[in-house]
Amino acid sequence: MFELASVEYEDKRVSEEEWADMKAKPGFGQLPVLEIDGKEIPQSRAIYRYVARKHGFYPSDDWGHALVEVVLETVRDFDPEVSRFFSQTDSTKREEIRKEFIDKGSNKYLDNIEKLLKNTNGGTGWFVGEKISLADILVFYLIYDVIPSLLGKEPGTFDLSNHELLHAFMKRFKSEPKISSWLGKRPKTPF
Ligand SMILES: N[C@@H](CCC(=O)N[C@@H](CS)C(=O)NCC(=O)O)C(=O)O
Repeated sequence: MFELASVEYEDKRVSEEEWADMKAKPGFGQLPVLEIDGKEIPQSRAIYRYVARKHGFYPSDDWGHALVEVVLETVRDFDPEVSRFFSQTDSTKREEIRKEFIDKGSNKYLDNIEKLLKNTNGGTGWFVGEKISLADILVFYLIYDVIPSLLGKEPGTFDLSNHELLHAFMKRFKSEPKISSWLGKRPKTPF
């Protein structure tokens, strides 16, 4: 959102050592944290909603706002899958979950997301209204980064051939100049 809105920011990733230090100090003991004017807030969802409100990634009307929330909550339906996978330490069981996810899990969730996309302009534009909102950003992040990481693949490699509208959406979003430039320059870290 900072990139899209041309807001100056520092994207601070931490090394293992810095992380240990941060956790030893008083504070939240979790990342991400957003620092603005010397004040800090934790919790990714609180952070992205705050930034979205501040920089115009929610529609100004209540109905549009609600529609964005619908998309965010539909994206969130993936969370149990993601937690189930990442909390599994046994590699054989992890592999089973991965396989199950590829075979059945992902389609149910992606079907629902695609239905929401179709509701606006037949799915040929953005999820809500006529401009990019937090809904588009979160769906892109889910499909571009989260799902491939679950499957042990590189970002942007998830096969969407069964979801034509979503496939076209991903291309459209990725070819936004500020997004493609960000993808080219962002630091390569696991999180
Ligand atoms: N609900 C929090 C979860 C944050 C979270 O669990 N972050 C991980 C890193 S991705 C963390 O800091 N874990 C604490 C730890 O490793 O001790 C959020 O969405 O921000």
